[in-house]
Amino acid sequence: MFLIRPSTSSPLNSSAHFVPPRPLPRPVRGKMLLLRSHRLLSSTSAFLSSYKAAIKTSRLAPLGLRAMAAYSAAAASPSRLLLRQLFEKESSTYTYLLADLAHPDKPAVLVDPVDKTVDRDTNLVKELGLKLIYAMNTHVHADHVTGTGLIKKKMPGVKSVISKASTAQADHLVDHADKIYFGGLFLEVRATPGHTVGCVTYVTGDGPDQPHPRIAFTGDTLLIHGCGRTDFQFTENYSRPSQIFTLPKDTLIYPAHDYKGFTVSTVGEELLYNPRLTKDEETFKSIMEDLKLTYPKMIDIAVPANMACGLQDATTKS
Ligand SMILES: N[C@@H](CCC(=O)N[C@@H](CSS)C(=O)NCC(=O)O)C(=O)O
Repeated sequence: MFLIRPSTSSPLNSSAHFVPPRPLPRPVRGKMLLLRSHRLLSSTSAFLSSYKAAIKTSRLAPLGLRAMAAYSAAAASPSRLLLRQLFEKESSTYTYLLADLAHPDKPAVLVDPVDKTVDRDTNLVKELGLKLIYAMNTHVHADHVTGTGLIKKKMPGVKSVISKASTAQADHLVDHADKIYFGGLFLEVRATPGHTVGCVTYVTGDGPDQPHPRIAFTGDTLLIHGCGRTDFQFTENYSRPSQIFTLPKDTLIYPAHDYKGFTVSTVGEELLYNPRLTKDEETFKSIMEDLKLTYPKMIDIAVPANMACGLQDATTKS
């Protein structure tokens, strides 16, 4: 089990660290199991319940207005987790910015940043007064160059993160069940191979201080009502991804791409309506073989760059 505690000289010291994980349930062999438009903020259920109760008891608010007020209040509530879903339109990639607003440093992480939108993302980090500590990837992307290299140059102290199984380079190589802390919040690493062997899903923690419902950043493993292509590094046991499908049904699903206009789903929704991942392995394979997708335009540039995952200079020197 991989663990990192930043050294005392590390700028990350007070805000982030990896801790020894408790093992997550491994999926049964043969069943490899495995977030909202702008400004979704997770609220505590206590806040929501009390707010909804207040709205319900207001005799002045007509029904529609009551619903809208509850929605806006949730979105504007001073919750602990800050979450932004950001879109890069050329590759239809979602990047996620998360931060712990309850921590004095407001430590933040970026999941799946894209090189082309690094200025937008780092400006947002500064505008919101956050301290970016990790630039993380769910896998080695084939359709765009990760933003981790540029981010590390613009914001020294930021560390890149990717799974060990990806065989890519990064400052931190993580394993299944590792926990990645930013302030008092953390992301759990769940191995979800399928689209690539090193694909992982980052899931918000389980516990009273962690966001509820839980949130899964599924990369390309689970796209909303779809999944990542399997013609790069096909791995067995991709369908019915237990590391995602055994999460509570209200767990929010935020993927790395969307090509159809979706922004967020839930585990429950995907269990019912995902047209690929709900199938048995044989049916899944034949669906995937019939897709006949064209190769990503950027693949020859993106994969070598992403294998260095923000350590391009180190790679060139060695
Ligand atoms: N046309 C795009 C690539 C589109 C594509 O292949 N997307 C991948 C994820 S990025 S490698 C995928 O898995 N798609 C699944 C699907 O069902 O579309 C380009 O040229 O970059």
